[in-house]
Amino acid sequence: MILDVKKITKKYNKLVAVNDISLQLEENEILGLLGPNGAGKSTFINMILGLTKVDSGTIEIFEKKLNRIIKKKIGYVPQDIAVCNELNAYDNVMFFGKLYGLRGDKLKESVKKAMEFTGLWERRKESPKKYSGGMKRRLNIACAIVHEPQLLIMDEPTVGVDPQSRNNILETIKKLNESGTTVIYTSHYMEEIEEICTKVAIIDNGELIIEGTSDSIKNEVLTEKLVRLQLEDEIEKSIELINDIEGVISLSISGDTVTIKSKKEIDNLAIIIEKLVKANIKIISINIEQPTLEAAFLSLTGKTLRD
Ligand SMILES: Nc1ncnc2c1ncn2[C@@H]1O[C@H](COP(=O)(O)OP(=O)(O)OP(=O)(O)O)[C@@H](O)[C@H]1O
Repeated sequence: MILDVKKITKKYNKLVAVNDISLQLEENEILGLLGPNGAGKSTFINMILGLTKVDSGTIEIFEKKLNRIIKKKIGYVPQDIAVCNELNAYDNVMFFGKLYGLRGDKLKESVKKAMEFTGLWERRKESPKKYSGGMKRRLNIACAIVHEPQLLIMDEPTVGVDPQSRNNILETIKKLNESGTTVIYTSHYMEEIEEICTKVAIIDNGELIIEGTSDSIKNEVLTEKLVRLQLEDEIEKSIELINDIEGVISLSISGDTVTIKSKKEIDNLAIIIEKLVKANIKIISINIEQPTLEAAFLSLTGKTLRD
């Protein structure tokens, strides 16, 4: 077990930023903490890191309370970029390596590895002042991984970055995970979380609403499925035909397209198509909407992530 959080709570005066959250994390997972602005994600990870005091509850990392030895096994990428503009990029990573006790050849090798990992080695001699926002974020990550932490905690590492840097950051996380690093990662970008996380925890208003794999959350929460049929004509007639088919919950029309909402567990698409074909109604296209974490979040909280 890498992380064992039991019933932690944090209040700022009357505001409950984190409310009674328990969460476990096994080795080699990528945990995505997903929630809208102000949900309590940063407060949660700051408590794990010992940066914010816990009001109640307990946290164990590597089966121990946080101490100096444990801290050396953790890497932290803060939400706000924390690099020094007076040093070039290479010296920034060097500085962090030294802070973690690396010296000599080991330090040089580790700095090179971290900068290659984040795609910055070729531009190591430049000042971070000359870097794009995305490159600064990657430098922030290089500083956090130079000591090869077993647990890497990242607070919204892809906020405001260009697509190229975002892909690089996601690839870096995947590669680190493949080489044995456990990762905790906060975001409100649903697609990223779906793409890279082995485990997802949805937080809203300081509470852990649901946790599991992306698929298990979608399966558990979403009880409906949507199919869109684009028809050549006879839309009204198609509604009459489909309305009574088993599993159909509701139908709506937009232009030449009928949207059919059905119960997830009932397989009725073949029957719908058969009925339309028999009635000589031509189907131009069929679109089956894939369930998303965004839809699961909406169903759980009644709001979108960007609300
Ligand atoms: N130091 C503080 N003092 C008072 N209130 C705080 C403090 N830090 C956070 N909060 C409040 O606690 C709540 C949770 O904030 P937190 O930063 O943990 O959310 P978040 O999910 O990380 O949001 P974001 O995605 O915007 O970073 C918010 O209402 C925030 O205003």
